[in-house]
Order: sequence, then C-alpha cells, then structure tokens
Amino acid sequence: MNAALLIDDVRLTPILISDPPLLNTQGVHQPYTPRLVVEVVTRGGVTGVGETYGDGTYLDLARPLAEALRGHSVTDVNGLFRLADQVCGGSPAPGAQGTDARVEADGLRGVRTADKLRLSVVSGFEVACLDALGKTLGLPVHALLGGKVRDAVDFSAYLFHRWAAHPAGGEEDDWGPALDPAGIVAQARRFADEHGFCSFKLKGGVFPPDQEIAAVRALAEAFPGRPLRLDPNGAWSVETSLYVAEQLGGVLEYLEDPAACTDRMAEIAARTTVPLATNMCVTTFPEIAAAFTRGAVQVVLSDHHYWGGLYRTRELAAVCRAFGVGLSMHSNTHLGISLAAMTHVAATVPNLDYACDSHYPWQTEDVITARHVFEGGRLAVSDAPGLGVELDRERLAALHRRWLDDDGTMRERDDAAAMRRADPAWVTPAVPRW
Ligand SMILES: O=C([O-])C(=O)C[C@H](O)[C@@H](O)C(=O)[O-]
Ligand SMILES: [Mg+2]
Repeated sequence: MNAALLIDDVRLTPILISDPPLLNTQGVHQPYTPRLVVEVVTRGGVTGVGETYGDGTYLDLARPLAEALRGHSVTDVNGLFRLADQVCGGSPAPGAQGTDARVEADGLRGVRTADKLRLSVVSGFEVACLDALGKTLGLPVHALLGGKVRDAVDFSAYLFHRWAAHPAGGEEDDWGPALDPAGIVAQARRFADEHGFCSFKLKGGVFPPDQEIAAVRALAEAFPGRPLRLDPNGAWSVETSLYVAEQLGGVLEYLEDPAACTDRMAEIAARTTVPLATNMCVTTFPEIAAAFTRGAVQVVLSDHHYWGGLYRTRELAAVCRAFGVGLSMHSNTHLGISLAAMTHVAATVPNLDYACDSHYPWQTEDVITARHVFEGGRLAVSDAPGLGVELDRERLAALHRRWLDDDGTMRERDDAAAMRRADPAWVTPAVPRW
C-alpha cells in the first residue's frame, strides 16, 4: 500500500448557494440552497474535492463517514461503500423493516430510502477520493474510469417557468420573469446565445398542461428540428400524459416522468410511441427490473449523486445498454465540482446518447476558481489531473459563513415552504395534479 494515498483528514463544509426563483410542481426554489463540499487530504499532501446535497439528513450521514475514513486509501472505493454501510446504517435483511424501508417519497427525485440517502452522501466522498487519486497519479478522473470516449460532453438548456425575483429577498438576477410561452422562448434564446445549447428541456408541472404544450410548440417553432423535452415531475394522470404525448408527438425527443410511478409509466408507454424518460421511477438498482421488464421507460436519467458515484453510474450505464434502454443525465442545483464530476463520467460512457441536464447556468456562485464555460452547448473534457478544478477557499468560506448565519430556514431545501412566502395557503399538490 502506498502510504501517500492514505487519507489523513476529511473536511466537510456545508454551504448555502444562491438559487433563482425557479418554479416546479412542488413550489419554487428557495433563495439559497444547501450543498456540502467534501475534501479528503492524503498523507502525500494532496486534497481531493467532491460535492453533494447539503440538507441536514445528508450532513448527519456524512459526519460519521468523514470520521471513519481516516487511514483508508483513496484507491479503496469499494471499501468506502462498506465503511458507509457500517457507520451510516447498513441495509436490513431482505424483507425486514429497517433503515432501508421507504421513509418518504421525495417529490422530485423518486423514492427516498436510507440506501439512496447514504449513496448520495458516499458519492461526494467517492468523487473526492478519485480527485485526490488522479491528482496524485497525474491522471484525469476519466482515465481512472477507463478513459474518455469523447472529448466534449453535450448539455441541454434547462428551461424553467420563473419569477423575476424571490418574494422574500435573496440575490437578484437579470433574467426577468418567464410565465408564458413567449417568456420560455426568450429564455431559451438567451441560453442558446450565451451557451450555444442546441437542445432544450422545459420543467413542467407548473401550469395546466395546455399552457405547457403551447410553450413546447413555441419552442419547436423558434428552434425547428432541435431536440425538446418536457418534464412535469409526475404531475399528470395517465390520461393527461397520453393527451400531452399525442399533442406533442412529432416534437418531443422524450417525455420525462409524465406520471409518478412505474405502473403508470408502463401504462402510458404501452399506449404511446413517444419515448418516456425518468429520474423518478428508476433511481435505485432495485427499481430497475420492474421498470425495464415492463417497458415502462425508454431512457433513464443517471445522476452520480443518488446512484452512488461515478463507478456506479457506469454500472447503471451497462445495465441500460443490456436492456436497450437509453441513458441521459439528471441534474439538481449544483456547483462546478459536481459539473466536473458529471462531465468526467459522461465522457466515459459510450451509450450516453442524450445531452445531459445541468442547472449550472442558473448558478451565479461557485466554489471553484475558474467557472466552467459551455461552448456550442458542450463542455470540453478536462485532461488535467483529477477533476481539473481548484477550490476557491475565500468563496467557500463566504458561502459557509452564509450557512452558519442562517437561522435554519434555508438549510433544508423545501420548495413548498418557499412557495408559501408568496402564497401562504400553498400545499404540495397531490399527484396526479392534472
Ligand atoms: O426531474 C428533474 O429533472 C428534477 O427534478 C430536476 C430538478 O430537481 C428540478 O426539478 C428542480 O430543481 O426544480
Ligand atoms: Mg426529471
């Protein structure tokens, strides 16, 4: 064992980053959202960085893992998963009620099991270990994953209905409101002009389906032939989903999570030719068999955070390939560390057939010294050692200070609570909403 690769220290820095008032079917994004920056420091003096969700549940799992990781090698990614099982609460015996029981259905990201929460935490540590290993060896992370099969990764513009500003303060931006089809087209034009994006995803489930159909039609008219996607996060019934699929049949690249569960997705898939994509009904390995064998989804949006890191994203890709299911990539609000990790793994997956989602253009703040720049809607794959990003410690400290100063309201992402600042009567809509 090379002693230089042993982990001497792990630093966890919870931060709050500003987020615009983006609307989804649950409510609206808060002015600030929590993220966790993970740093592993090796005996050889190299620091690797990772990033994951920063809500309290994740922090509670990350702290014991950080303690336990000292003395382990950054090469031992399999050992990292075993360690997390031991110190963050392991899987119960099959069939037993335990830590892996469904604790709650998270509105936007599918089931919320203890396993999935733990994997989301481990993903930040895995990325930090790979970054440290790559920096030590002088190799980019993609080389540690088997090597890149492309030099640049395509991303799609992520369009949101949105307000001009948060009702209760927060950072301001110059995007203005987008609350109708014309507003969505204007937003798409700016994304195309500033970043060169060629495909567009509209977050739906905000307005009645006919308005969102009109927005997608307006996009199709403004950007003829460009790939378009619509994602209402499971807000529709089977019949509404079929209606939308019929209305937008000639226009959509895929329809993402029109309805909320595998059963309904299977029913819709059986009655439409529009491909269905998901980052809600297939978000864990145990969910794959039922969905794939029933033909419920044609595209899975991977996400290294909740699938458990970069190696497991590649395992997911292999399963998708075996079943002839397409692969795309999901995104939540994230910073440049995660975007670098997404890009490295995306570069190594031969069957990543669709442009990846990314919230990054909405994020005006970052903790890295040089922001990523999209050119022609693509990110060049870095060949620098590790992830190819460097922490901006001043920014990290400032965003951590914001987290420390927060009275607790922003430390948990809660889109329904944020919506209540504008509409005190708001409750998370029951599904199906339409
Ligand atoms: O289904 C999706 O693509 C997402 O849930 C992505 C994001 O979470 C998005 O919906 C959001 O943050 O409002
Ligand atoms: Mg989605």
